[in-house]
Amino acid sequence: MADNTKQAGERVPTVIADGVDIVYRVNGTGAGRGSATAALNRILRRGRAEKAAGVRRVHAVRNVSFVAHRGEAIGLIGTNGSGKSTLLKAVAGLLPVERGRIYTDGQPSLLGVNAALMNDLTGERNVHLGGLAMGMSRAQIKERYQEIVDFSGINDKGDFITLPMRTYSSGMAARLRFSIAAAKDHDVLLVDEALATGDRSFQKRSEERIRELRKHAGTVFLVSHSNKSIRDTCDRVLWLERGELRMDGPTEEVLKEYEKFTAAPTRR
Ligand SMILES: Nc1ncnc2c1ncn2[C@@H]1O[C@H](COP(=O)(O)OP(=O)(O)OP(=O)(O)O)[C@@H](O)[C@H]1O
Repeated sequence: MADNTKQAGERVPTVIADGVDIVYRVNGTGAGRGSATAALNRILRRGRAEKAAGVRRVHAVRNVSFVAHRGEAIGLIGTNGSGKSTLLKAVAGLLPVERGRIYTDGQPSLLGVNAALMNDLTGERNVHLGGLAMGMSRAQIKERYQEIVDFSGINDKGDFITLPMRTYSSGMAARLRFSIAAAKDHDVLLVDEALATGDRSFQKRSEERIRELRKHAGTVFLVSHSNKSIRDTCDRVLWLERGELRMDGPTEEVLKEYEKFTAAPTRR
């Protein structure tokens, strides 16, 4: 009998989100906020009466389901506060889900503008530490070091790589973060607005690198407010609005609807 589950060219799932809800809890919104009694109350009443204890719930993602496959580059779009970064963090395993499940193949890496590099250490040290944190060996880092520095362009205007990160402009720091993260072939790479921070020529290089990463069989998620970046990089788009998945489909189809939505004067 034919085995229908293993056809040639079968698409391999890398991330599965199944009915995902994500809720933030914000402390200190009730009466007596910040006081020791309020804090004690929160501990004692935990779970039973969050509201009475001054805990506000922010329901950031609601019942979102999708399946991402190997080789796909998926854009996440939506107006401010629609839940894009929250969803990305949950896929990276940095936020718990309230309901539903997220399954991933391999360890997803979140590459955000806020990725933790040490401000007091030099760019050079950060390249080494960042590489180690991603699971690269010392030998691998040594081998890739020059490539990372060249890609970042940090040394184009002088020997900045041997200066502490705090002396870098925000664009330079973002470029170094992206370069470190992009040095490794990731199973699932999550990019949050990183492309928007560099200048145009760096954005071009990053887009190229994302395309390369895709070729190496990974899956890339890109959160961006630049429809152009999404068009240039992604073949599929998830559109979130108020935490709900409004559309999931080919880039052009989804962007067409999204552009109509954002152009309308009374969209909320
Ligand atoms: N740490 C937090 N605590 C409480 N609420 C939060 C927290 N982070 C985000 N939120 C809320 O969750 C919702 C979704 O935020 P999120 O940052 O995921 O949106 P976004 O689509 O990435 O927005 P933007 O395009 O502005 O970056 C918003 O209502 C926001 O206020």
